[in-house]
This record gives sequence, C-alpha cells and structure tokens, in this order.
Amino acid sequence: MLKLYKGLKPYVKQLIVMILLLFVQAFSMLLLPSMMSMIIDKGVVQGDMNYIVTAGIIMICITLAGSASAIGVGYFASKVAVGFCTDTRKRLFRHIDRFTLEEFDRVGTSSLTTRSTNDILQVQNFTIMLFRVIILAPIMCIGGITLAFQKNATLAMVLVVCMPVIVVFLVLVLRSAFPIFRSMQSKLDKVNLIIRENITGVRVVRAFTAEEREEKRFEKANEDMTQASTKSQVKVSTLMPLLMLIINLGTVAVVWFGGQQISQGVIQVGDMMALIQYLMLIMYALVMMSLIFALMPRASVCAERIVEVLEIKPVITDAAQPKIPEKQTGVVEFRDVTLTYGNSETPAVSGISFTAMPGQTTAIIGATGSGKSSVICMIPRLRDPAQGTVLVDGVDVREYSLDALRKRIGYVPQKSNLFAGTIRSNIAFSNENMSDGQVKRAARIAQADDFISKKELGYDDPVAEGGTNVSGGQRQRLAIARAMATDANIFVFDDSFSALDFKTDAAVRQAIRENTQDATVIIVAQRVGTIMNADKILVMDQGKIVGEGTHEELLRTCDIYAQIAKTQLAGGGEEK
Ligand SMILES: Nc1ncnc2c1ncn2[C@@H]1O[C@H](COP(=O)(O)OP(=O)(O)OP(=O)(O)O)[C@@H](O)[C@H]1O
Repeated sequence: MLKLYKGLKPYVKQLIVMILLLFVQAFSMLLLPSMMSMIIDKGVVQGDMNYIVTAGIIMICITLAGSASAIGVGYFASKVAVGFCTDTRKRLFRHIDRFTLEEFDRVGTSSLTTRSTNDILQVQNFTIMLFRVIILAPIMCIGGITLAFQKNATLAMVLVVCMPVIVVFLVLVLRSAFPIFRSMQSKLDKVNLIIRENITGVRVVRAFTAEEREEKRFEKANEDMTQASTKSQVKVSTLMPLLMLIINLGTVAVVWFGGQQISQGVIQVGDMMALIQYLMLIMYALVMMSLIFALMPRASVCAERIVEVLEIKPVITDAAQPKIPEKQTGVVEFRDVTLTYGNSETPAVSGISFTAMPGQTTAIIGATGSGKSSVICMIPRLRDPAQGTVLVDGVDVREYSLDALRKRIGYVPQKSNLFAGTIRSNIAFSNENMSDGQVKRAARIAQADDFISKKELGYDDPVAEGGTNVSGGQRQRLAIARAMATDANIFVFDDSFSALDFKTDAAVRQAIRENTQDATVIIVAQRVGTIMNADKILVMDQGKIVGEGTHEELLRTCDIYAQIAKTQLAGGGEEK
C-alpha cells in the first residue's frame, strides 16, 4: 500500500491544507465537552445567565468552525483520493500497454481488467476514509485521554482500561479476515473471467447449447465469491457490537464511579458529563479506526495486486542505444532461431533460418500448431527468441527502438481485432490524421472499398466493439486495409486470407503485390492456393522448417508439401 501511496506526491499541497483542517476539526470536537462542563458547573449550578450566553455563543462558533473544517476535509480527501486513483489508473494502463504477450499470459487478461477497475476503486474508497480518520482519530484519542486525566484521573482510568481491550479485539478479528479478503479478489477475477468468456464467446455458447453448463460454472464462481464475501463480512461485523458493548460498559463505569465522587464532593456534575463525552469521542475515534482496519485488508490486497502489475518489467523493451540501419530496404533474416513459451521445456520452434527479400513474397505453410505464427511474431518483437537472431536490414530486432521497428512492419494478426469506432478510424488506426485518399487506397487494396461503399454511412459507418457487426471476411479485409494504410515496407500476414473466398483472396494478394512492389511480404497460410505463386515457400512441421523453395521445387523435394498440395489441389487447381 505504501508503495502505491508514493503516487500522492503531486498532491502534497492539498494534503497539507486537509491536515490543517483536520486539526481544526479535532480541536473543536475536543473543546466542546470542556465548554459544556464549564457551562454546567459555572453557569447552570451558580445561576450565571451571562456566563451561559457567552459560553453558548463561543460553543456555537467552535461548532461552526468544526463543521466547516469537516466539510473542507471531506472535499480535499475526495479530491486527492480520486485524483491519485485516476493517475494510478493511467499509469497502470500505460504500463499494461507496454506488456508483451508473455506478461499477458502470466497475469491473465481478466485479472488485468479487474486490477485496473475494481481494485483501484477499492483503494480509492479506502483512501478517502483513511484521510478523514488518520489524523482525527489519534488526536481525539490522545487529546481525549489527556483532557480526561486533567478533569479526573480516577475516572480517566476507565478509558485506559477500555482502549487496550478494543485494540486486542480489532487485531484478532482483522487478522482472521485478511486471508479471506485476499481470496475474495482472486474469486472476483474468476467471476470476471467467466463473464468475459461468455460475452465474447456468446456465439459458441449458443451454438453448442452450453448455456446451462456455463450458467452452472458462473453460479459456482459467483457462489464462491459470495461465500468468501459473507465470511469476511461476518468477521468484520462482529467488531461493531463488541465495540458498543465496551463503550456501554465504560459509560456505566464512569457514571458509577463518577456518581460516588460527586456525592463525596470530589468532582462536579459537569466534569462527569465531560468525561462521558470524552469517552464517547474516544470510542467514536476507535470505531472510525476500526472501520479503517476493516477496509484495510481488502484495500491492501488490491493495492498489492496493482503494485504487482506495475512492478512487472516487460521482457521486451527498447534497446538502450537504438540502431538505425543504413539502408532500410526490408530484408528480414532469421538465423538459427528458437522460441520457447513461458516455462515450457520444449521449444515451440527451433533451428529457424531463412531470409525474406524485398520485392518478394515469402510464404510459410504447415499443419496447425507447426509453429508458423510463432515464427512471424518474432519479427515485430511480440515475442523474443530464446536463441538465435532475427534481423531486419542486417540489424538485430532487439537493437531497434520498438517504435521504429514496429512502424516499419504492417502486421495482420491471425485474429482480426477491430475497435469500436468507424470503418475509417479502424483503417486509420496507425495515424489519426490519415488523409481520406490514404484510407481509400488501403481499402481498395484490401478489396474492402466495395462493401464499405454499400454501407449506409460509407467510411463513417460504425464498427461495434470487436467488429461484431461486420462479417468474418469483411473483418479480415479491414484488418488488411489497416496494415496497408501504414508506411511500412515489410508486411506480415498471419493466416489473414482464410476467411476470404478464393476470388477475393487472389484479388487481395494481387493488389498487395502491385501496390507494394519493393516491400517484403511474408504470408502465413493454410491454403496452398494462397501461397503457390510466392517467390519462396517455407514448409513447417513440428516447429522446424522441413522444406524451402518454389511451389514446383517443393512438389519435387518436400513430401509434406507435396502431400498438402495433392490433397488441396485435387479439384484441378481452381484455387489459382
Ligand atoms: N501463448 C502460448 N503459450 C504456450 N504455447 C503456445 C502459445 N502459443 C502457441 N503455443 C504452442 O506453440 C506451438 C506452435 O503454435 P503456433 O500458433 O505458432 O502454430 P501455427 O502453425 O501458427 O498454428 P495455426 O495454423 O493453428 O495457427 C503449438 O504447439 C502451440 O500449442
């Protein structure tokens, strides 16, 4: 929690004003019982009306000052806590934005969402409470006890006995609640995961009539979270009755001993009433502190989870001294590259060596899971190789600045993610100020211009979250257009033509070639028809390159390729 609170630095001035106001509030609360005791003992008992009026006016002024300070404290506490949490959310978002796929794999997307939203909100609510109590409660406790001792040491001993009892109860209850709060946050992650999976995968759930099973899965996760939540609340709710019991016993003790001392003439009625009020003030302070302690375990678990994410160092970072190659022609070279996922013992791909030249199309084909995507994701450094080197224009990709490297690569991922907005905003994703001409040119290359023109609002037609309001093929074409609209000279297509019919597939590839004559084009595909005209084809099997050459060469030299081609082109080569 303290680590996270370092982010409060920009708010020091507001915090100082808030602390000053807290002092005013605390002193006004402490002064009132003494004033009241004096009104009773000097004004009421001695029948001095002038004293009662004067002291009454002073009491009203103190009350007004106290109330105004309390409002000010509330204002600054909320302003600082909300501002600080907004900053933390921004920091977290920016940090997560730099994560590589490895960090996403490690924390999980649902957990990252919960941490950026719910967890920050928990910290915010706790911080507001903390600001209001952190200074006020100790001043009220210490001041209350000091003033009580000044009035009457014997009666003040009641407070000294009550306080440690309360502290012991607080520690016991909260220590047992802490682990439950921790498990509650991970249970919330689970609930969010199921909600996310079901919303994004609604079509699969419906198609497989899996609603009932998914409902059960959700109910179980929800029930787990409810149980943990109830358990923690039951623990925390035992605090209040215990505190009230101690307060009431304390009041009875003050009245009991106070009554005896009044009858012996040791103290006056006003003093005893002031002592009862100090007791109440101290207990009020302790109740507020117990609320803080009740909220603290969950908030500190949330803070820990946020700091945990903030402290993750992305495995892929900018080069300390980025290099810029002399000639930026777009030569992509793999030298004996191995990629291993996470802690896996066996590499996903190994011994990968090839060169993709500018002005040429290099294709990668192979069975599912053979490692095609794993190879190409190392070009824009979505992952880094465990061994070997990937070079662009003779420079190791790890020696580039990430920005400079990625700006040179037009990448179309296997899953064509679109963003909520318009068709135009999705195509112009790399540059908000892209000209209309550039957007349309890219759409034409991707053979998307036709279907976009038929839309009611053309390029301004809305795209729903995830691109769910366009067809799979249209989504793929928009993703291709997004890459073609960049100033890249290396284009990487990861199975990006799979949802297109043969005719459109061929038209897109032809347009790409015509419009990117000097660029390096790398195409991953499952269909032989998509890649058979490529200048070079790499055949992958079980993480290794098992064949390299043109279509004709591979038909002769690579059994696996010949097999794939035979099966797919059996219909007479209509795919061309
Ligand atoms: N994030 C990941 N974590 C762990 N293993 C992974 C991950 N992604 C892929 N793999 C594994 O790496 C291997 C190669 O996968 P890859 O996605 O590169 O294959 P592919 O040839 O592109 O398959 P497809 O044609 O089905 O997309 C597979 O065994 C796969 O299970």
